Parts: sequence; structure tokens; C-alpha cells
Amino acid sequence: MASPKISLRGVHKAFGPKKVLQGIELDVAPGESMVVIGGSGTGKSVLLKCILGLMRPDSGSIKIDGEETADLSSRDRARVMRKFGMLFQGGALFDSLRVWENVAFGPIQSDGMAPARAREIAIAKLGAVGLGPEIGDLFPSELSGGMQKRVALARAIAREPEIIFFDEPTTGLDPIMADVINDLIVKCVSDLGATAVSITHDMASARKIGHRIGMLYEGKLIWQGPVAEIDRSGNAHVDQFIHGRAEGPIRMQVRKL
Ligand SMILES: Nc1ncnc2c1ncn2[C@@H]1O[C@H](COP(=O)(O)OP(=O)(O)OP(=O)(O)O)[C@@H](O)[C@H]1O
Repeated sequence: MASPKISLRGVHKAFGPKKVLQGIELDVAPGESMVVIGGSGTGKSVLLKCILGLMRPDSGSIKIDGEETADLSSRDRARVMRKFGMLFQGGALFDSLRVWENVAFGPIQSDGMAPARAREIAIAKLGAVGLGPEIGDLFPSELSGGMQKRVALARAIAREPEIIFFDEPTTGLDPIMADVINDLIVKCVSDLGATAVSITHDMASARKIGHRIGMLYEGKLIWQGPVAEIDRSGNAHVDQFIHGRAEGPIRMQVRKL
């Protein structure tokens, strides 16, 4: 692989006695879209927060463009985070701001862009996700869930990030709207030439937006491979998860709890 955009080695994170991440090894190449799947509570969000620098791992290495991020000064961390865009679970739009102000929030607050210019960019980004300029003046509460997700996507790409994180991007959407969002994610990521890391339990979404999939189980990525290979992973945990079967090795784990 070309030198990885994101590289994790031996990443551990525990909360008291609860070991959540127990040695994560992951490389994501520039321009690649990596999807992490796994059951509820397996640590997908914790993994994402560690990469984003919102949470500090107990041990291990997390490199972005070859730069170790574990012990960065706050100034250097801000520089690294400038490379990131994020689509939060549920959209996380600001209710009191108009749609365009939500999309323009990063350019104005973090880059000090003049509001008039930021508004132009916001309208352009809304166009990129299929929303007309008239939507810009509405408030998030006036939009459907699918439109809110589009706005959240427009916000995530507003600063043209090098790396975009998607946290459960299709949660709460009907299958058709979920597919529309998946298509938009693929388009936006490829238009930007960005690297993407997504977490989801939605296999249809994982297959559509991912180049590679990794499955998180008991603190480790127990299988990683190209999307096309997930149906013949030869891994019983992966098979059970992708087919949503109640019976299998993962249930054994639930019984033990
Ligand atoms: N700040 C925290 N303090 C203590 N425990 C935490 C904290 N954050 C996460 N955990 C625990 O870590 C485990 C993994 O949580 P995480 O949110 O990463 O799961 P997930 O795989 O994203 O689940 P879901 O798919 O349900 O969102 C859970 O047991 C959770 O309770």
C-alpha cells in the first residue's frame, strides 16, 4: 500500500475494568473508504473518537499522514483536525441556526471566512447533496430526516476535508433514503478524493460505501478485507454478523455476559 493516510498499531482503550479496544491494527490508504462493522457496544464509536483525537487511547500508535497524534500539542492537534470532516450520528445540526449557517459553521468559526463567502460555499455544498438554495434559509426542524442527513453531509464536506468520518450515516432512514445517502456519500468522497472511515451496522450501507470492511469483535479487528470478499471471509463471526443470524459464535459471547 502507498503510505497510509491513517495507521493504527496496538491501540488499546479500557474504561476501568472494561477493555473496549484490545490491540487495533488498521491501515487506511489515501482515497480509500474503510467501513468498520460490529455489534452494539463493541467499541466502534470509541475507535472513531480515538482516531479523531476526542479520546486518548491507553496505549498504541495512531498516525495521520505518518504523524503520531498521541502526544500532540493542542496547536498541532488543531492542525491535524483541520484535515477531518465528520458526519455525526443523527446529524447533530444546530436547531437554532438556519441550514446554510449550519453548513457554513466550520468555514466561519474555524477558518474565519467572511459570512457572505461562507454562504456561497454553503449553497454550493447543498447543491452537491441535491438541495436547492431555498433550503438554506430553513431551520433543521423544518426538514425531513433524509434532508437533515443531506445537510449534515454538506456540512461534513464544507471545508473540503482530506479525511471524512461517517458515524452510522443511515441510521433512522428508510431503505430508499438510506440508499440515496449512500450514493451521495460515495459521490462526495470521490469528488473530494477524500479518505473515508465509516462505522455502521447497516450491511447494505457498508457494501455500498466501503472499499474495504473491517469487523470489530472483542476489541480487535478480527477480519479485514475488500468488500467483494466479505461473503467468503471464512470467518464464522463475520458470517453470522452479515447475515444477521441469532445463532452462532457471537451469541455464545452474549450468553456469557
Ligand atoms: N466515556 C466512556 N466511559 C465509560 N465507558 C464508555 C465510554 N464510552 C464508551 N464506553 C463503553 O465502551 C463500550 C463501547 O462503546 P461504543 O459506543 O464504542 O460502542 P459501539 O460499537 O459504537 O456501539 P453502538 O453500535 O451501539 O453505537 C460500551 O460498553 C460503552 O459503555
